[in-house]
Amino acid sequence: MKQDLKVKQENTSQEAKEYIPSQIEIWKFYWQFIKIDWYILIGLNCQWLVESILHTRAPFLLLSIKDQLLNIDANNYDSFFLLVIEFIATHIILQFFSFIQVKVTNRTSKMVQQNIQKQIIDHLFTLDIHYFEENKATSLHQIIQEGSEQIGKEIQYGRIFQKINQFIYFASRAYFIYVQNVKIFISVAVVALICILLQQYFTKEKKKIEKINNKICEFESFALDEILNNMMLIKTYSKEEKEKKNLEKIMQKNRDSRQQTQIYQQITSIVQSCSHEMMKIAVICHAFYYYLQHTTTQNQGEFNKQNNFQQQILSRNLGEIISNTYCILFLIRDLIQIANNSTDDFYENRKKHIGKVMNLFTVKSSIIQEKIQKNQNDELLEGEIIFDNVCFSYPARDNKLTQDYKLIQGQNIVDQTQTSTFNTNEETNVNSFSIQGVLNKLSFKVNPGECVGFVGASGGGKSTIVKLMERYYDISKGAIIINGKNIKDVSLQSLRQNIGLVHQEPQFFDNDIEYNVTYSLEGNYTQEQLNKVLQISGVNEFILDKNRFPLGLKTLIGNKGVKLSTGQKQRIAIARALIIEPRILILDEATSALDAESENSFQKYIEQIKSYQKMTIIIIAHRLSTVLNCDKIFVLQSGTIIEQGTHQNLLQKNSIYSSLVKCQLKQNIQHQNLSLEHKDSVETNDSLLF
Ligand SMILES: Nc1ncnc2c1ncn2[C@@H]1O[C@H](COP(=O)(O)OP(=O)(O)OP(=O)(O)O)[C@@H](O)[C@H]1O
Repeated sequence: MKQDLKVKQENTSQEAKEYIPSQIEIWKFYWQFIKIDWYILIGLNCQWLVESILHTRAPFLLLSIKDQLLNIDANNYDSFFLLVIEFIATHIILQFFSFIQVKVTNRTSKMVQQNIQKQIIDHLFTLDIHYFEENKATSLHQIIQEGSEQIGKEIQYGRIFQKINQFIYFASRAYFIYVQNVKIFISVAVVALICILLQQYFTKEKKKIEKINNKICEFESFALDEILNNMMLIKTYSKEEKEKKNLEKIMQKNRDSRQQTQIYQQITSIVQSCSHEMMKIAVICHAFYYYLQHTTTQNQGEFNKQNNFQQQILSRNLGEIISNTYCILFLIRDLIQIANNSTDDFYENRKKHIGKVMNLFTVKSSIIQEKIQKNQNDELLEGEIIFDNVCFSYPARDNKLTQDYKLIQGQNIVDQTQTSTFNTNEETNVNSFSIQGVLNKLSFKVNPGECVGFVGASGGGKSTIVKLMERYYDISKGAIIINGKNIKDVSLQSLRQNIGLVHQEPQFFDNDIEYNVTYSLEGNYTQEQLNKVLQISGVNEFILDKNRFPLGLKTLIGNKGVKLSTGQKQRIAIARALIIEPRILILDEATSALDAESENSFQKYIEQIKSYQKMTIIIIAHRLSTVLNCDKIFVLQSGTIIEQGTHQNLLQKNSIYSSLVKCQLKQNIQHQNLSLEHKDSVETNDSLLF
């Protein structure tokens, strides 16, 4: 295991470093992105500043009081009382400040955290859909939770000012000891320096192990995420044991690495506590030395004024010197950190979390909307669609975690970086590469009110067309024109509000059917409107079944609509798309389960949808029977249209489409156990396609 860890350690050192922003970068980021309540911040820092000045003065004040007390007479009563009053006032103010600090920081800490969380979430909503496709929900969740908490704390405790105040405090204590006795100061400082260097060494070692530990923790949450999301798949293939073993392997590594970290942690804490004690011993040794010297000189009859003075000081202030010695330790630690330009462990961890949030804020939507005027937002589209020489490639991300995870599982991995051309995308801070031309000079036209179908082999780019129409991505060349306008000149809201999109695997909220159908209208709909779409989409057919849906529309559908069949889900998704009265309706494999349920009724169904209102309908389907009656059918291959026309026209051409039809027919025949004689009747008997 040790060897394993060593290998991993080497791997880690080769990896790109985790982003740890500098303090200046953090402050720049706050200034640009985070709305901070500067009044609270300035108020708190002023308070800290006053507090540290008072703390600095306090030991000297006490010393003056002691001195006065030893030499008190009628002449200095007034100044003695003034000093006492100042001393009491200082401590009352300090107590009051600490009370206020606890109250204010606790209250505002939560407020700041919530405010930052809101800003992170607001930013997430501005990002493109593919960002969410590429990032795991759990890691985003972690950024929101931990990131906001750490930024909240960082802002709340005003790190820089707090550090300055701390520095003043430690320096004042060190100066206090220096004034009392230079030799004690030097010996304590030497002990502190040795201890700090030892501590630094062990902390460095601990950090190395912690780095590996963090990586393994990441794998652990990655693995858990994968397992929880694919539980059905794992159970289907009875791979519970395999996954358990994988997880156990990662957990074991995690445990080992944690143990190592703990050992280093223990050593550093031992060194730390020893250093306190050693410094105290140094002070006591000095005191003893002066005491001995004083007695010797007295015995010799030579009164040494200097030593007597030091002995007096020591006897009066020994307690305070001892209690303040550890300040020298912190002072030296801070000085070393400043010299090394490093931070303490705890703060580095905080910076990592802040760095993740900063990275998130550098990710910007690639959908540029600058040109759009406000008055164009309400413009309605008519439903004419033109794709003019459209070229497009997907930007893909670096899957470093997946590759490392495969390594830890002991699988062979192909280095994707070698098969693709990498370039550093400064804007998103990730390495990205482009998959070669998904759509290549794609051109087609759909007239308003037409119903068109897209067919073709898997991976031909059918769904990509839909994503581009919705502007989930922007095209690299050419233009997409809807109703005479380039979609880049139409607001996203207006564009998406006029397109009803039904995916093959629609998403649902864990709520009731009515909420999911009327989601986009936020309660602004009439019962009549709702009933109409429920009837057209066929939702009525199943919700009226009181045995299975006793609460009708108010029936809860469960997590991701788990309580519904695929066909039922598709019907609800169609109702949801229709209720916004779109100018364009896109059914992306959205009726596959529906077809199967009600075989020949599909065309009737489309007519029903058309009767709802005039709209352009785009049907993407593998099942050719679905597009049979379309006004136009486009056959797509490798991102270009290779054939277009009506079903009959295309069959007559006797090319790709007709071979697709024949192929599907053959499958259907095999599936239905029909005799091969039926094969020749393709052109006359279209019903076989169903
Ligand atoms: N998010 C993505 N990132 C990278 N590549 C993608 C992404 N989505 C699709 N692709 C690639 O783009 C190509 C076209 O995919 P698309 O989903 O448009 O095909 P399709 O014709 O709809 O396929 P199917 O009929 O199987 O649904 C495929 O080669 C696919 O690998």
